[in-house]
Amino acid sequence: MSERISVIGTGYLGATHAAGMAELGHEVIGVDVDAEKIERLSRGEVPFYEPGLPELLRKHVESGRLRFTTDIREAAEFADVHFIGVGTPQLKSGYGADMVYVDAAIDALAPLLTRPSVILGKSTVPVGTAARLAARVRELAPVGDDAQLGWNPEFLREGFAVEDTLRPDRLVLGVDPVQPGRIEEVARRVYADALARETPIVVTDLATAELVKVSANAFLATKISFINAVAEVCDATGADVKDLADAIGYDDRIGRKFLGAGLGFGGGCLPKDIRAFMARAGELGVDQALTFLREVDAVNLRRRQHVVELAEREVGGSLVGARIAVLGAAFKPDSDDVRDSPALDVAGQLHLAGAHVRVHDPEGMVNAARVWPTLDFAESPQGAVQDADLVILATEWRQFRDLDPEEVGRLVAHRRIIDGRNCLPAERWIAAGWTYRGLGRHSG
Ligand SMILES: NC(=O)c1ccc[n+]([C@@H]2O[C@H](COP(=O)([O-])OP(=O)(O)OC[C@H]3O[C@@H](n4cnc5c(N)ncnc54)[C@H](O)[C@@H]3O)[C@@H](O)[C@H]2O)c1
Ligand SMILES: O=c1ccn([C@@H]2O[C@H](COP(=O)(O)OP(=O)(O)O[C@H]3O[C@H](CO)[C@@H](O)[C@H](O)[C@H]3O)[C@@H](O)[C@H]2O)c(=O)[nH]1
Repeated sequence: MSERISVIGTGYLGATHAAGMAELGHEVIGVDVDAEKIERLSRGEVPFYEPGLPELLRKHVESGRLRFTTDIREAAEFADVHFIGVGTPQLKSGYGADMVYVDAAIDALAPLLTRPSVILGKSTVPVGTAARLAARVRELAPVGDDAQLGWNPEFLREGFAVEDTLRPDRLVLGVDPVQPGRIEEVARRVYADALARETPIVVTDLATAELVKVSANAFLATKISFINAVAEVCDATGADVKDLADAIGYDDRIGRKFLGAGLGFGGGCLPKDIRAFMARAGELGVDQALTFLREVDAVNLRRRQHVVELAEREVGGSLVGARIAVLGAAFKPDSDDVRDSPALDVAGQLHLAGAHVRVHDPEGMVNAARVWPTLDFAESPQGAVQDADLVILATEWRQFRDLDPEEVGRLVAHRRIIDGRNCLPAERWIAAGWTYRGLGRHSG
């Protein structure tokens, strides 16, 4: 059955969710305060890089099943189900999440709700937010208790966002057990397609739903920092972290995923979510419960520093004047997102230390140049490595993994490479005369 849906906030999450909901057969309106973004989306253009999304969005904009507006009144008039997907970035003044966008979205929408409506929060928020917002909605909405709010956290990964939206591996729905209202019934209709495929759904209270999201990200971050901490020990002993990760990963209880040692995690989610989780635990008086996340964060940031120091050693002790090619600016492949990107951070630190840094990223250069306008950007990997004293692979795009060490070798001044993602076939590079440095790996 087709529902009338609005998605408020049309960034990485919201634009994908809006197109995904249209693909599932619903009538969708996307709302954002960014007029330029809305103009592009209305033309069927995706304002960021996400594989598969342009085709999906265009198809549904053209069919008329998906449209976009800056006017939230249109959304309130049109839709009965409203998803909230606005940003919750780290506060400038601390570790907590900045809730101004979520609060503004609710304060704009709720007073316009004149008929029974369900609001489903998708943004990642500190535990306790949903209960506060549910009360606020009841207070502001002309329909009062018939405007109901639940929390439906999102688990999509950038680069796989379409697939994760259309075929999630689980659904989580938080409802107020005292006033459950129609939320579950409406959510089950919206997600009928996934539920028909027996996708697991966990229906729980609001606080648990909020905590599921940050716990999942904290667990993933911890897994990455665990293997990176072990990589530090590998470096000190000559052991190989990749073989080690394979070996422990064969144990089903551990699993090989997210044991990729390297430059560590970045992006618009994992770093800020673990910090916001710690900040919230502090507010709740249980800060000790999550002090280990401080270490997770510290191990992660050390990776970037380690690569800068390794680069310094590789070029003979001083970065001043060294020509360094950084392959990668996005925080991960198949994304143009440079938020808290380890690759861009390393490039920026090398630049500040006096190196001549040239960066190439297949999709992330426009965003990267906004953050670091003084960096030098090349239009191709070949352009970036020309005459380089050192090459650093910082984001494991396929284009970089497939580079031919012989061909690249003819362009550089010195055949030295740091594989910041442990993703290159080391033997081939070593056989082609390169000094190869992995992170926590046997080095050539
Ligand atoms: N990016 C992801 O992969 C992902 C995955 C799961 C969860 N999340 C969570 O989803 C939320 C959004 O993340 P994102 O990466 O899409 O952020 P984003 O910055 O790409 O998008 C947020 C959008 O909200 C808009 N906005 C801000 N205030 C608004 C308002 N009052 N009304 C309407 N629109 C408004 C902004 O203009 C922007 O377009 C965050 O809480 C994030 O933690 C993100
Ligand atoms: O073994 C690994 C796996 C990942 N990473 C890094 O970790 C970061 C995050 O990667 P990933 O989790 O794939 O990307 P996101 O798109 O940020 O997705 C995470 O954050 C989203 C927003 O909350 C959640 O919805 C997703 O479930 C969660 O995986 C990236 O910098 C990766 O390079 C590693 O260093 N080693």
